[in-house]
Amino acid sequence: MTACLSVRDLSVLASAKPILHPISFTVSPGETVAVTGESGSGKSTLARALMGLLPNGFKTCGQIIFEGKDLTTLPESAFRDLRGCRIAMVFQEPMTALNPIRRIGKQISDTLRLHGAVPSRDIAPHVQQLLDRVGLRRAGVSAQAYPHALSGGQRQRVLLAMAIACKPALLIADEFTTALDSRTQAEMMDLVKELAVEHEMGVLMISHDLGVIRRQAQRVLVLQQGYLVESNETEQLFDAPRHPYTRALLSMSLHGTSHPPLTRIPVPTDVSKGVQR
Ligand SMILES: Nc1ncnc2c1ncn2[C@@H]1O[C@H](COP(=O)(O)OP(=O)(O)OP(=O)(O)O)[C@@H](O)[C@H]1O
Repeated sequence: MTACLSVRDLSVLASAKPILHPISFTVSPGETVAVTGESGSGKSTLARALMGLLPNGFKTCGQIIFEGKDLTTLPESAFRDLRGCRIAMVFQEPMTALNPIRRIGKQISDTLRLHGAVPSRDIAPHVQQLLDRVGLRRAGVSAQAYPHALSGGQRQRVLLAMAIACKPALLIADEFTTALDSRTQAEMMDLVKELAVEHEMGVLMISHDLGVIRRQAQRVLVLQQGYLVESNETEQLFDAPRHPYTRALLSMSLHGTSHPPLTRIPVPTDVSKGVQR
């Protein structure tokens, strides 16, 4: 199957400091690939590079091939057309992404209008379909509701409705369910999984939570201080982790502590190209 995203030897520098060392991986349509690693390992930097949202002073090398284009060379105006439309992103904190004084139906229709996703006359029914698809209508939430009247899980569903409004080929979910209770988290994950298959959408899921990753992802990328130290099918990675850092992360997740401590695991100096799929 043709990959919807192909990252080739991507590295990121902040001024002269390497933040991400060359990393290569692909995401296929309908596939969920997880990115994990400790705080500061470069997960969000990777997500921001893919979205073209790196801070000023950051530089990328390598290629990000998406729908036949190399995003590292795309002008900002063309990136703006892709972002929120062909590549969507959902975050942990919905209130930073939602406008608190605008009804949720309006915010979803703004997204549809901005990207010209459906003809104007179809926008209102489309909003209803989206609210239905993410389970909000069933929960009695109408398009007229304001974000503050919703629970955390319901706000995440609004974000998801906005993210899938234009049927993106790639969804980047950065710690999307971290703040939710475990039942709501499981419901959201099931929904994202269903939508990925339904829309043949690749999902790049950034998470610290190995339980969530095991349940959700088909493949896992492990980052250690900006290096991709392991990339494997999820079951293989959990059953037979190859890298000491992956083993330490799994041990920490199981026992709440790491043996040996993560900081004592040497950072690879020989991984120059990242781990290929
Ligand atoms: N604006 C910046 N300028 C310089 N360095 C930065 C900047 N933003 C992040 N970094 C550095 O980049 C590295 C990776 O950070 P990043 O936020 O990508 O990690 P992360 O794995 O997403 O962490 P977390 O799980 O805490 O969000 C860290 O060493 C961080 O200090």
